[in-house]
Amino acid sequence: MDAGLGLRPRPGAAWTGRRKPQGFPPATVPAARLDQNPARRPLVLRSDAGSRSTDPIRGASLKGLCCHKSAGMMGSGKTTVGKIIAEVLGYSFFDSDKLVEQSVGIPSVAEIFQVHSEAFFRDNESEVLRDLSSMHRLIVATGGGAVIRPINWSYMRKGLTIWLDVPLDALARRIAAVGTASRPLLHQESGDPYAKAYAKLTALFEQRMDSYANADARVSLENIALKQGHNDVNVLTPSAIAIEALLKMESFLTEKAMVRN
Ligand SMILES: Nc1ncnc2c1ncn2[C@@H]1O[C@H](COP(=O)(O)OP(=O)(O)OP(=O)(O)O)[C@@H](O)[C@H]1O
Ligand SMILES: O=C(O)C1=C[C@@H](O)[C@@H](O)[C@H](O)C1
Ligand SMILES: [Mg+2]
Repeated sequence: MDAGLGLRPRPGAAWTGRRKPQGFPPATVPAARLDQNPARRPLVLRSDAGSRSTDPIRGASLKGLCCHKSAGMMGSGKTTVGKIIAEVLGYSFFDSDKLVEQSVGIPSVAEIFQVHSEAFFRDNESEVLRDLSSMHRLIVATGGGAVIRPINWSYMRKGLTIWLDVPLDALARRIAAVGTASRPLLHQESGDPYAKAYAKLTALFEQRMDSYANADARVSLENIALKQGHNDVNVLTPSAIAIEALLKMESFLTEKAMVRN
């Protein structure tokens, strides 16, 4: 990691990759798009015990963070939460699914799967991740299946990786609320959107859980709910999840620094 990087306002990430798809890098997240939850306000974070923790914007402990990749199942909130983290840190945000769409010139992942194949999509996803891996000060929401290719880990490891761990029931509810059409791996069978999303997500998670567990830090929605004194992961706001992710990033970097010293 680049130890010289601080958390000053975003100067914009520089493109150093081989290819430059149209519109890349995309516009960064519009300012002030955080949700209205009060959790957005406390940039001076406090632990459960109420003791003061490091301010993620000005705090020294996150210095050295160059980029962060959020991994997790489809619908886990990588894009939603990733944008918030980028805004808080003043980093650029990239969504690898969007970059593949731009680079292939096809407007949706579902269409890429249909016109070409999953393998074609995965090859392009790896290229995008490789290109992003040479950039600094950015947050990347990876595609949900990026973890399955070992080569992608060599790119993702250039930064800090976070696994957004969301119970399958909550994932299936979120996806059912918007339909499965945009998620080709969940759209193959007929039936009610919740049932087919839940069944397929269960099978995918079985195959992938060991890969997700390779992440540097795990953000468990069940644990956040417990910290808040309940067990309903469905009421957790993206901001609350982003704050937990920032705390996990901070802990990871602090532990790493302690090991080094
Ligand atoms: N904390 C949350 N509570 C409720 N709904 C959420 C939360 N976070 C995200 N969502 C919703 O869940 C859906 C999936 O979120 P998002 O697109 O961010 O997931 P993703 O991990 O990027 O998925 P994919 O891998 O398919 O790209 C969206 O409709 C989003 O609005
Ligand atoms: O989990 C997956 O395999 C996928 C997740 C999405 O982000 C897209 O990358 C695509 O729909 C495949
Ligand atoms: Mg996404």
